[in-house]
Amino acid sequence: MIEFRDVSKQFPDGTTAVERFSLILPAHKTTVLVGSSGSGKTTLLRMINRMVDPTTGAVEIDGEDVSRVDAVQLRRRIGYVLQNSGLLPHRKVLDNIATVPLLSGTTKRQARARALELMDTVGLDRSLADRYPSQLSGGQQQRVGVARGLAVDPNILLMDEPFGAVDPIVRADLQRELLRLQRELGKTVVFVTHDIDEAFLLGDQVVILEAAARIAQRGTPAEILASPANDFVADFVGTNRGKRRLTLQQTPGGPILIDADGRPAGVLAEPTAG
Ligand SMILES: Nc1ncnc2c1ncn2[C@@H]1O[C@H](COP(=O)(O)OP(=O)(O)OP(=O)(O)O)[C@@H](O)[C@H]1O
Repeated sequence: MIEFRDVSKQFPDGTTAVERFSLILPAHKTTVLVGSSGSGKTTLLRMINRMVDPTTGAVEIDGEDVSRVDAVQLRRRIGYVLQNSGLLPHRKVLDNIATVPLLSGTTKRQARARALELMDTVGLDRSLADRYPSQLSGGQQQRVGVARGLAVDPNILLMDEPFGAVDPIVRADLQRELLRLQRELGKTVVFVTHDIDEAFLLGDQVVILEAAARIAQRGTPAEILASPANDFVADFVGTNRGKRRLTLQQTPGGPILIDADGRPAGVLAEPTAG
């Protein structure tokens, strides 16, 4: 479990990126932080692995204040996946995936064997192992990014707009893969996006943020869709604009809400604890 306790962040130039933010992110679930540009999503994410330290308040992982943990050690045990995959351009796919385990002392042989397994896990053909990132499609690069995030077998996976830079069809593919992966792996995932459809599709818990990371609403996709807390949320999820005439469709994974354009608008899940 990750907990934000009354966290604020003011940058040296005076920008207040986060103001008195408190939230519990349950273990083995996906929490999606969604909000418009500049609402503080990335800042929140980076406070979990200490790439940003709060000005006041604390972030705890399983009850331990992360400020008391060595930042490098912490980052090596938390997976981090970025929009542009953040791959090292002069290293082959396999070596990109194996980078962090190697830094953490795993033998080269073990790290490479594990990297190949991870390629299977994220749906990448092993024949791509010796390519360089520039020789892959955008979607393949993102899969390498996800494999790399999983390479240290982290309990926590931070994902910052990981599918933001790929076209809608590839994006839908990657989203489906992440849902499958998450069913298998059960990581504690923190996912940042500005796309409410993506948030509803992937999130067990969805947190809609206004400026300075003020929580407009927090709940399951079904809870938020059923009763938006205010006009801001209603606008954000599109219920105000008649954009979403929702219908329920049964799928093998459970019922899914489908909007007027046939896009998945949410899943019906058990309410989250806390
Ligand atoms: N290092 C920094 N110094 C000063 N201000 C910063 C710094 N990093 C972020 N900010 C500001 O803090 C606010 C929140 O930024 P953040 O990147 O967390 O937002 P975001 O919701 O992730 O936005 P986006 O969706 O555009 O990535 C913004 O106003 C941003 O300009």
